Amino acid sequence: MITLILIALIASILYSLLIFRPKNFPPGPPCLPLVGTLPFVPSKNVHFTMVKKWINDYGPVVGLMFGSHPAVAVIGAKQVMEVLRRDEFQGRPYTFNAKHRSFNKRLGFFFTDGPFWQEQRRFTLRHLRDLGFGKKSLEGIIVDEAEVLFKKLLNVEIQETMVIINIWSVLSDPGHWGDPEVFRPDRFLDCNGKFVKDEWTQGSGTILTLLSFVDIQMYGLFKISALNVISGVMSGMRYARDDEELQALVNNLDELVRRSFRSGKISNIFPILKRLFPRITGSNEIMYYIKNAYNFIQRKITEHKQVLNENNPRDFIDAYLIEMQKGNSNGNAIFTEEGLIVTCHDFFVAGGDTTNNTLVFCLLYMILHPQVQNAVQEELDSVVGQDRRPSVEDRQRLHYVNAVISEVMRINPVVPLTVPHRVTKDTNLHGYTIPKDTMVLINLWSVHHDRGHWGDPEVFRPERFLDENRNFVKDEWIISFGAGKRMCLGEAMARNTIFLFFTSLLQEFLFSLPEDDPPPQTLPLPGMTMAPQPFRVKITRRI
Ligand code: HEM
Repeated sequence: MITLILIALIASILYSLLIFRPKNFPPGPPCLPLVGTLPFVPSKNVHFTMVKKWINDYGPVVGLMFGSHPAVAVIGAKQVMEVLRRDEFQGRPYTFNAKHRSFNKRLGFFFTDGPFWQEQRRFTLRHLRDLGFGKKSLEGIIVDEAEVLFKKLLNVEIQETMVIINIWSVLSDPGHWGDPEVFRPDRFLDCNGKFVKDEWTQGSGTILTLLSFVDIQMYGLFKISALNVISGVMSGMRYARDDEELQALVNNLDELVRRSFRSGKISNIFPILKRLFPRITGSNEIMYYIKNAYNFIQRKITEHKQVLNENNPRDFIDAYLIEMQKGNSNGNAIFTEEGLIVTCHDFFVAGGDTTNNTLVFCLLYMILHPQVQNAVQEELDSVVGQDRRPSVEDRQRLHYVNAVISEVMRINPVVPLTVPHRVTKDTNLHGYTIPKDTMVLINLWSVHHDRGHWGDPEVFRPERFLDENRNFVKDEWIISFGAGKRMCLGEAMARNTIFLFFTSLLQEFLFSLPEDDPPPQTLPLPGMTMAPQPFRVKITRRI
């Protein structure tokens, strides 16, 4: 009898370790006991694997098992457009990490759905619109940030030009400069790439008339600017580029975005591993970065609470705090301080990296395609000229610029798999049964690289967005910001930031490859978003 009970017990444990695909589930990679299809899901650039292999092996809807959790990958334009529009595909998974990161509640945008998410989204869109999100008043913030970035670039340039001038004067001192005859702007940067003033360069004049240049590391050049624009709208605060608090936020968000995909893959499925082996899953580090960013946001909220004027909301945090007070007085606590922290965090995570990466990709393609850069500058010179900076109003007249930005966003969509979706009820797709709560990975990259639609998707060719009169023509197959109800909340802001930074930079500077540097790779770094690999660029001032 005891033997029988033991056998039954072992059999039931073994059975629970075996993982079965749900009935009529889409085909997919082999499914192993305990881990499901996980070993066959690459941690790096999985969107490529989906397009290069899975769609041929299994079709446009691929069944995956993350441990015992079903998931589907949706590849190809028809199916992608369909799931982005069908209501039951608009949920968000509530994973272990999601719960852990947001005070064990469903808060913010990335991991909420249903009435809570709808109310947050409606409120946020309304107030961001009132605060000038995507409108002219935001333009001022973006233009200021672009000017600050210019000053950083020019500061390095000016100081280096002074050294060149000093070579011809008694101030030239090999003891101080080491190699005063060499043009080496990075002598004015510290180990973090931050500009450091050198008192030995005092006293030279007329330097701005000289043509000079600087080599600079591109990875992350726009992160501070992008976060400052978001912070300006969220909290009314913008920071100096070398502000330590902001630098720390940038680093925290960067680490979070690069590490999340791998860590999430393991610890969402086996939460126990997260507790037993936090080092292997990387979950301690992830929480460390999240908490640092939360502390930053919490400090801003506390400052806002001290001077809150209910009749005069200055920014998003004020508007949210006022809504919180209303909710608390009528017993509806949907707006909470924890919710505000997670919402602001979602904005920083969603907006900083994506905007930066798109801008860096824009410059990367400019140095790989100098003739495209020339054409952009010719158009800028003829439409905007040199006497003023480009403005959002110029957008409709800058046809080639629009084509170039669209082509960069097409060839390298920085969020290639959207934020994961969840199926909110049992449903069907492409003839298969998709059970409620299945996670959905939607491959936007596959739409941007559909050979049938684009002809030569791997080729960088902005002209594909121009008609026979060289007017810009929008293409509905560009879905870098997603589509449907879950579409990016920050689209207007991101588009304006990218347009104004890109055009102002190209109006002022020529970007090229430093001598002896190999051409930069277009293959992205792994992570939740596509980031360009680090590369250097030579920046020449256009006179
Ligand atoms: C080039 C820049 C950007 C790109 C390419 C981008 C792209 C995307 C994509 C693809 C999604 C997911 C859509 C889905 O899950 O179906 C998304 C969601 C989101 N984005 Fe962006 N984004 C950018 C910038 C921004 C900015 C600047 C902000 C805010 C400051 C922002 C805020 C959000 C939020 C809050 C969501 C979640 C929306 C929801 O779940 O309801 N994004 N974005």
